[in-house]
Amino acid sequence: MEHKQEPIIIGVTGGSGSGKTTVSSKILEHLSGHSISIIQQDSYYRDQADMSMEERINVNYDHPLAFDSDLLVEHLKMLKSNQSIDIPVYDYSEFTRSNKSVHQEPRDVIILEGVLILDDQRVRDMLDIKVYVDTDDDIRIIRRIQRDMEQRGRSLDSIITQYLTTVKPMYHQFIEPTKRYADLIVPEGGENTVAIDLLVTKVRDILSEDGRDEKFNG
Ligand SMILES: Nc1ncnc2c1ncn2[C@@H]1O[C@H](COP(=O)(O)OP(=O)(O)O)[C@@H](O)[C@H]1O
Ligand SMILES: Nc1ccn([C@@H]2O[C@H](COP(=O)(O)O)[C@@H](O)[C@H]2O)c(=O)n1
Repeated sequence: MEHKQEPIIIGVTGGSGSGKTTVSSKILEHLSGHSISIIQQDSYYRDQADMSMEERINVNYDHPLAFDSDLLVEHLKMLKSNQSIDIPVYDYSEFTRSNKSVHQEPRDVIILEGVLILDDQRVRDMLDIKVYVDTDDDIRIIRRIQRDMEQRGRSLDSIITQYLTTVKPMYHQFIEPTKRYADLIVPEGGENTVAIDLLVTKVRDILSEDGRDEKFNG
């Protein structure tokens, strides 16, 4: 009987606006044709449907407790044992989970992307390759202002207040210290073609050693 191998799980972390999504998308692009998907830690923000909007707005979204890490761990375990999962869909404008979910079939390669994925040892221990995208604070806040105003319907005042009260202090307390767990630190994010090529080559090598290099049609 065919024994299905565990997926390779790549963790991509770094501060908000560092380029995690861009790096993850570039890896996915280079490995298209293989069985690969991206999962975002943001999908695992806690359900806050029972809270008022004012309470939701005031939550510290950069603290490890903002995430339903138990659910993320359970889902990673399921993917590792080649079971499909239903990923919650997070609604930034409502500051809570929507009532939708996205079905995810098992894959040979999973990219897990998010600000705090290296903070939880249970998650860390399930990652085969750990990547930290390292981008200066000033660049990250500029990108965040642009993104949050254009895509998340936030005002400049609210972005600045949130940055000074939670995003920046939590980055220094919880996110930046996880850099020490990384196998690879990537300056310049998605523009760092050497780092992306190294990563893609490593993943291709593992897939090839396992005999999983055939093209994916699903
Ligand atoms: N190297 C880069 N140069 C210029 N803009 C970039 C670069 N990397 C990312 N961006 C832009 O910055 C914003 C945040 O990048 P993103 O990859 O979404 O970061 P993160 O997922 O870490 O929050 C996006 O609008 C993206 O297009
Ligand atoms: N309701 C929410 C939930 C999260 N955030 C912020 O998102 C950031 C993480 O996403 P990135 O793509 O920027 O890495 C995190 O810093 C939270 O502050 C939010 O603003 N509102």
